[in-house]
Amino acid sequence: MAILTIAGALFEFLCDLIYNITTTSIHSTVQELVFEAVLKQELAFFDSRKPGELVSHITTSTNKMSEILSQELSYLMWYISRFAFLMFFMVNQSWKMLLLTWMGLPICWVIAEFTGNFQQSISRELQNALGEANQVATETFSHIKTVKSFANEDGETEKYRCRLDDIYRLNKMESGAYAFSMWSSTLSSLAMKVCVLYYGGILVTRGGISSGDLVSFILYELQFSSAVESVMTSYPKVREAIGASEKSFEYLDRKPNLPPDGHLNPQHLDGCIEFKNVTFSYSGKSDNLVLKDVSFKLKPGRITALVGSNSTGKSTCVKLLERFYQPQAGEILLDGKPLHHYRDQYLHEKIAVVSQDCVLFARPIRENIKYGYEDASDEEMYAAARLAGAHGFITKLMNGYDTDAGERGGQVSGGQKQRIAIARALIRRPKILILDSATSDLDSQTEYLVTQALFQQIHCTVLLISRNMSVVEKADHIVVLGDGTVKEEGSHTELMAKGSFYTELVRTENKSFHRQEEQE
Ligand SMILES: Nc1ncnc2c1ncn2[C@@H]1O[C@H](COP(=O)(O)OP(=O)(O)OP(=O)(O)O)[C@@H](O)[C@H]1O
Repeated sequence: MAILTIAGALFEFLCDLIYNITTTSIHSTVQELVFEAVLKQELAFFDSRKPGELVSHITTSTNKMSEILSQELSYLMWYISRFAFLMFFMVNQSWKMLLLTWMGLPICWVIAEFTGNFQQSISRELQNALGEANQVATETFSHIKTVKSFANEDGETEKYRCRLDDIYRLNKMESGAYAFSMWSSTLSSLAMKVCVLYYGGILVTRGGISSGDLVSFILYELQFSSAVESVMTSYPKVREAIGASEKSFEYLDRKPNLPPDGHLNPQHLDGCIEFKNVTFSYSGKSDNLVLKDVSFKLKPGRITALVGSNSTGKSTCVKLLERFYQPQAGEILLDGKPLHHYRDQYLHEKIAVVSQDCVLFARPIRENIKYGYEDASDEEMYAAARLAGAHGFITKLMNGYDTDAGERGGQVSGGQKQRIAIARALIRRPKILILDSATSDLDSQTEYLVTQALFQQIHCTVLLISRNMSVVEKADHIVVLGDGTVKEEGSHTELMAKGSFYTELVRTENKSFHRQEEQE
């Protein structure tokens, strides 16, 4: 007994250690795989899901799953192996009474399956509710300035409280289901014991078995019913873990709706881009087209401006160029070859985009400029910053390039943020530079200096989207978009001579606010 006790304790320690290490490692691996799987999805996937919900599904759901599995799965495995051993001893005592014991099992199974199903569906709903609550909190904190300036703290708290009420309601249902499963498992194991005692008593009176056999069987039966009770409690919990993990596995199994990565990785790239009869809609349906049969060309080393009024699809062209979405018809060619034939990594190395709502990370400015290009030297960083007109103000900051940009670049002004973002694009020495309203937050003097420096000193294909017509007129070629189609194209002088869409655009953009008011 002493040897068995020591050996048992030692094995239990080893088992617990190995089991816990294994479940912890499974937890981190699953979390990493889900994160990676989500990151690989196409942009349209993120359009229809909220960041707070995604974070909740990656963290809370996988935590819940491993928390339950690390306890309950081990119990389940432990009690199932106990079943097998007990069964062996019980059949030796009395196969008739074992049969009776077995007859009660389907009822226990039905109850466990019923509560398990219920727990699984509640758990699924609970994870969705947690995701929504998380989304409200994430959105509120990331837009805290807007919340405060509209004094809407109470509104956001109310919204969060509503989500918490949903969680509370679901938790109550889950607790009810758990209490029911506990009650039913205790009741069914009690009923099983009573039946066996009753039938065992009859067998002893008729001389079918000895009273000693009955006592031994009852002792096994007690252990057996406690194992049934534990399985009935653990099984619904395991189903709850399955419910919690459904979203994670949905993401893991989801194949990104992207064409397979291309193979082209040429040493030399001219940077000639051609939109050839491109038709596109975000919904994928033909009745909601953003671009209709759009064709234009960006000549290598030249500046092409894309202009048009609001919502004419300028930024959509940029998103298609970045391969965030796929056109429904037509194709985009880079140096004469379809864009999707190029390796994705290669494309993003060669094409740099600076957009109006550029985002900086809460890291030092140095790391922001070298983002995705960490091997760049400080000299390269200074050169890029000078070209973007950022070096001057960065060196005047208290910690220079080591100054933290703040959450979403909140510790620098809008114009400074844009110049840092331009430097981040230039440090990669792109072959194609896309400036999508990238200088909109700069004052006219700085905008003039930055664009002048950019146009004179960088020798790559530039796609310029700007509302400032005095910047646009410096472009070599101008494409005018209207209602998702190309209305006209040419140089500034040619288009002005035509006196059509472009002239009208220049006139409206240049018309001052006051003059407009006067005319009205
Ligand atoms: N992710 C998206 N999902 C669905 N529709 C979108 C999405 N992004 C843009 N759109 C729609 O596509 C149309 C064109 O938008 P886009 O941003 O390309 O216009 P734009 O010419 O760049 O406008 P602006 O000059 O105002 O920036 C708009 O009607 C817009 O509502």
